[in-house]
Amino acid sequence: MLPSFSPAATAAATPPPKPIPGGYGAPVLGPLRDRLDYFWFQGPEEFFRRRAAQYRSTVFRANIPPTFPFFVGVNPRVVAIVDTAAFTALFDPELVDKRDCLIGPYNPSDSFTGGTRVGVYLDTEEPEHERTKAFAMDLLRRSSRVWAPEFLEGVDGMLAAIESDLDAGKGKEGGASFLVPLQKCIFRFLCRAVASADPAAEDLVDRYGLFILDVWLGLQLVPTQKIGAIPPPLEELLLHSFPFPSILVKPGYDLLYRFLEKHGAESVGVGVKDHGMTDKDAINNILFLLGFNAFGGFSVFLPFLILQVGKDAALRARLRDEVRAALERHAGEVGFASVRGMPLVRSTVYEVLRMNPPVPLQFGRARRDFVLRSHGGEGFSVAAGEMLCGYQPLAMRDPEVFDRPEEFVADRFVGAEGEALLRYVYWSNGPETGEPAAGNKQCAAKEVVVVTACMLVAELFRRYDDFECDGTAFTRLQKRQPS
Ligand code: HEM
Repeated sequence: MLPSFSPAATAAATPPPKPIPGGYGAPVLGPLRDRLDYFWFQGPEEFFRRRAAQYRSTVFRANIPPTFPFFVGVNPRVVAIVDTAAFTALFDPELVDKRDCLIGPYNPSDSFTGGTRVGVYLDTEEPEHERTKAFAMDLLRRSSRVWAPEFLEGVDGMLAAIESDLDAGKGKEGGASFLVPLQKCIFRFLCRAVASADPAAEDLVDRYGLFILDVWLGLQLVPTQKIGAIPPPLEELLLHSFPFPSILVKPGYDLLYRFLEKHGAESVGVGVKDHGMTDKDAINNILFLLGFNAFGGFSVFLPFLILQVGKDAALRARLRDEVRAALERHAGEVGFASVRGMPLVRSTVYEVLRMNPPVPLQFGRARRDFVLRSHGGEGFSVAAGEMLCGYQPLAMRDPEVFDRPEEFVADRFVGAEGEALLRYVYWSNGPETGEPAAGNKQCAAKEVVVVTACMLVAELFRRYDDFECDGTAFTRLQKRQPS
């Protein structure tokens, strides 16, 4: 089903705009109630679902945490968006200002990034945005020659570690956890491919680098995330009530900074010589790209992919057949070229990104008054300065666009009709049919993220006839038998 919809903002189209339903409640109490609903009583998905149902609208007002008491100057009021049509406003640089709102109204201090306001926090109207985006895209272009071999070498190490854990009976019925081996793989391959710096050159970085990044990410993100590892009252008190200081992770950040300065000199030089950056800004931008965008993104996304494939035996059989047939045409080699001939693998990857968008929330501040258009031309008046907050997990299950929206349909994006749906897949902060550019805020690595995920699936089926997962552990890896 492919309805046509107007862009999120149209000049003088169709019905007159309506006021946005919902509200912010009384000062202090309203934000506090929404915060408790979001983290404790409902959880993020239910929080958006209930309000959309209550107001019978996919655009509504709500408060987004963190708030009260120690997030001084953080305005929690947002216009929430949970449909694919209105969501497109967030991708339009003429409508929204993306300055300092990567994770919402709360903006972690730039002391987490060595004092540099890195590219992802910059708006397209800031000249530095063009510079840092071009730098990121340049690094990606340069890495394309080594990306696939480095990734596959990392996967090889990861699977060897998991196989040996399984053989040793570690975890017994629980199987062998893939979380740490996967993060090791991601960390090493990204350092080598993106920053041309090999962690093996520094023992401390090689051993602890990924854990430093986990802590660094955690301290920035925890105030905005539901964790669920400790009782909710404690979580509210200890994790969601105040920003964490960067000093807690400064020694680790400095270690990674010095590592890049010394071993990633080639990539730093690209920033300095070709893009006119200072050494410091180039290094802080590489660290953010590598640690937040890439390491953070893959650490969330690839487990979802493994889990989804690992729990569906019928899908695995179809994927294995497709992978093996495509590899036969490419001398058995997994790489950028061979995964191009695997439409079901690619569609499965897109479907995982649709069902579990790794970055669930997108934010942008209205540059001017405009009419936000939803499906059927329904319009809402947005005032300059208001914060838009798109919740992807619901927008990506928009029944106006996707048949059986709540179901995982692995071949949803196969064939001409399936591919036409890609313009509604927004995981990269833009439609899957869009192109990242200096003038927009779409993920610089949009294409290579999908290809990397396809390579992971292909490599699993190149090596194994079958495998199974339980939670975040492999419980069975059945080695390929000669056919
Ligand atoms: C699964 C992995 C990834 C996911 C889910 C992801 C997702 C995203 C999203 C949602 C944004 C937009 C954030 C916003 O402004 O609201 C973004 C921006 C960006 N991503 Fe990715 N990303 C991933 C991997 C990568 C990798 C591997 C790189 C590069 C090595 C990268 C580089 C960037 C850059 C440079 C931006 C900023 C774009 C700009 O400021 O215009 N990302 N990414």
